[in-house]
Amino acid sequence: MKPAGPRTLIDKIWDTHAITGHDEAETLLWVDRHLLHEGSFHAFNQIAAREATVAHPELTFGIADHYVPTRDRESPDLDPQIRGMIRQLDDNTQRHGIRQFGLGDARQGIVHVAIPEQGLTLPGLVMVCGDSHTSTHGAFGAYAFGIGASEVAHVLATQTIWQKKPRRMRIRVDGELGPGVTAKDIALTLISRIGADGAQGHAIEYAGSAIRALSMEGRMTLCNMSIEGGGRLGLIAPDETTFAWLEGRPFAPQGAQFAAAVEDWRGLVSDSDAAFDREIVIAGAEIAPTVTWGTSPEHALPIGEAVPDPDAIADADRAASVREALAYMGLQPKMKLTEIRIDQVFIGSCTNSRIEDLRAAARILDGRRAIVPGLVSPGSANVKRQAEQEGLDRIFQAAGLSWEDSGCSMCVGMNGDIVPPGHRCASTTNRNFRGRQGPGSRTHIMSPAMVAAAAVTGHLTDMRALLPEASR
Ligand SMILES: CC(C)[C@H](C(=O)O)[C@@H](O)C(=O)O
Ligand code: SF4
Repeated sequence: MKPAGPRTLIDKIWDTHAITGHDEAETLLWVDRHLLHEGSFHAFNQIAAREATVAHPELTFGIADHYVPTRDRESPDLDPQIRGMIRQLDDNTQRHGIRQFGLGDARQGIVHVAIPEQGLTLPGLVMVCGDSHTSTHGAFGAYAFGIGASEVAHVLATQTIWQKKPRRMRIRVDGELGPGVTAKDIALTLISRIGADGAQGHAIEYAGSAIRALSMEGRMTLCNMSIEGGGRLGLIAPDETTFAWLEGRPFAPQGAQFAAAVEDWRGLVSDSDAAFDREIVIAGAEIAPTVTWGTSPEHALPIGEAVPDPDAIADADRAASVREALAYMGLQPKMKLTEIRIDQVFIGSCTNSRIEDLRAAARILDGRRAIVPGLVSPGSANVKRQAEQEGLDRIFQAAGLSWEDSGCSMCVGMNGDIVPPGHRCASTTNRNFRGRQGPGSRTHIMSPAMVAAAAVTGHLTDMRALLPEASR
């Protein structure tokens, strides 16, 4: 049913997937793609207990990422618990005839990196996964969001999901980004302004010339972090950049079908007079390379600034929370961000482990040595192969960083890759919560080039100072 009046892209996708229900209450939506990782075992247990079957195994895709080892994958000494998590996904997908990109598969990788690579993420689809960062797929103009374990069971059994319609927020980033400023910096700047719950209850559409100018990799980074600003999801209307990226991907429509699909996809834009519940505008030129200093992604500042001083904050609750964050992070009020020394670095995660991310880090590391240890985990087996063809692995290794296999790895530490207690890590990930990278770990999040710059200096550093003069 197509309601009258101008509609946003969010409404358009919603309307074509609504089966029954009311916008004011809950609506049953059709799900075009359901993605599973190792955490899906709860849901499989639930459907087994009800003797239910998987309604549409052909629309369901499994991939092992959260627990997979980044080194010695075939080792017989693999932690039995980790092996068990991976085997469970193998068994559950096999039993139900679900396609899986498992540990040894050439297409394996972090679900939000490897699934788009296969052309499974397409404009206009509704996509779900039992993982909050499913918003990443919104980069292609898909309506993609994370769901909980019992919802995973519901989708397995019915290929549908009940949803309350989110409010619509548009975030426009206009103008040009400065040298070295990336999608990660847009995301951190935005979250620092609206707060970690600023977009709560909203689906976000990113628009504006700075967003249009982003590559697909950059768009994925930005949509990925919509969740850290409290959004339900984030998406970007598909355009020529999207179509060019998708053409020829294994699961994308091929040949004449692709051309026909592109014609349809061109209609996936918000009508020019469509109303949003909230609108935010940021000037691209205002955004600087940004880092987090605290224990929430909203604790982010441009690299040229200093750690906040809780004594200077009037609001008592906010002052107390800043004080606690600084205590956990082991930082002094008012110290310059560039004075923060780090113990190690991590380049990886569904936020920033794509080929463009690795190129940006390698560009800074080329010909230099890291003075702290670090791990580079490419986002997928495909990214790893491409990076090796380009010689990026040699740059990372020559700089002293270890180059390993793909998975969630040190983003969350479930596979055993952790930051030791009290250690400080400059990381390309999306969450700097207490203990996120291991009990007692301290995380500073930033772009891949900023992590590379921190690796070579041993402290948080403005990467622009390390760029070749011509590109500054
Ligand atoms: C383990 C998984 C369910 C979780 C998520 O939902 O995001 C993880 O990917 C994370 O990033 O914290
Ligand atoms: S890489 Fe990190 S953020 Fe992404 S899905 Fe894995 S654990 Fe979650």
